[in-house]
Amino acid sequence: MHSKKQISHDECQETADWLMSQTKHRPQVAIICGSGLGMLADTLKCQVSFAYSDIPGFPQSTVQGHAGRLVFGELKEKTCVCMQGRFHMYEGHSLSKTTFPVRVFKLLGVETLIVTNAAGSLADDLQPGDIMIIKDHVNFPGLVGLNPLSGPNNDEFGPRFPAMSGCYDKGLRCLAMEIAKQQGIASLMQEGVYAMVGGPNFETIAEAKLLYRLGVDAVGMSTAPEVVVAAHCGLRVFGLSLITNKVVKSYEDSDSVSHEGVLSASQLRSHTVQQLVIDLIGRMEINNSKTTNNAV
Ligand SMILES: O=P(O)(O)O[C@H]1O[C@H](CO)[C@@H](O)[C@H]1O
Ligand code: HPA
Repeated sequence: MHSKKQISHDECQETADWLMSQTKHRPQVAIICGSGLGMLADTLKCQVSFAYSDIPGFPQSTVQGHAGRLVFGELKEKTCVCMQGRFHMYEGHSLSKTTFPVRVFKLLGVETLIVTNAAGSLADDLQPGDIMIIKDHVNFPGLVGLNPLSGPNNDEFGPRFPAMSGCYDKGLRCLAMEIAKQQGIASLMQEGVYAMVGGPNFETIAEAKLLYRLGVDAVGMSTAPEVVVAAHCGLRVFGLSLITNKVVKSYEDSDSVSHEGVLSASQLRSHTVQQLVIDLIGRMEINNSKTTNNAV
């Protein structure tokens, strides 16, 4: 399953070429929608969309709340491509397959990747309904070698040993916070550290306590591999976690998390996330290289 075989540059190019032959849209911004957040794609104007099953080389979405459509369109005078549904390692895809769309986006000319996810909170001050701007991540699968960049390096995309400090663009993080203040939602928002675990089971209480002690603010089962691949090929990245639940970290707590609960919580705040992302896209500058002071 976690084959070290990388999908080649040519295979990524074939998919990018196929998409460019099917639509005139040439996206500058790509958005990956987290669980229950797919309606972001519905806001695109002049839409052209493709079922993943029709796109050569694309895997299929198997998770409820991930529709499995790639939507191109215009938003605030920027051309965007939106994944209505992402791929997760626990679905059985290789990490190379999981992150394949990110490299296709690079070949389509995308400069900025926006990743969103649903996540459980560990931080005491992050409540369900809050939005966490991802400042940094802990890639637990990556730390033990389950990394989409494992295997021969694809030099056409990036270096063998890419730096990951500053992989979440500081300029975009500041801009998002400024927009949140203007929209009157700053009280819902803070920056924090996202940790990716392999899933598909939610955390045990002992695992939750461990993550809490490590200083992780929110946990989910996605995003980090996409961001690693995006940073490797030089994309500017912005990430948001919508907090859908508190992670149970006490044996006295009888609460229990479920995917259905995650989906209904994310739907409650989907409009707020949507407005934030729309204004961020509207205000971000394209064609600029990454902001200079990018340290976390
Ligand atoms: O990260 P996204 O795709 O938002 O999904 C999150 O929601 C699912 C669990 O309910 C897991 O897949 C977790 O990663
Ligand atoms: O509590 C969680 N744990 C892991 N992944 C998640 N995705 C949403 N909530 C959670």
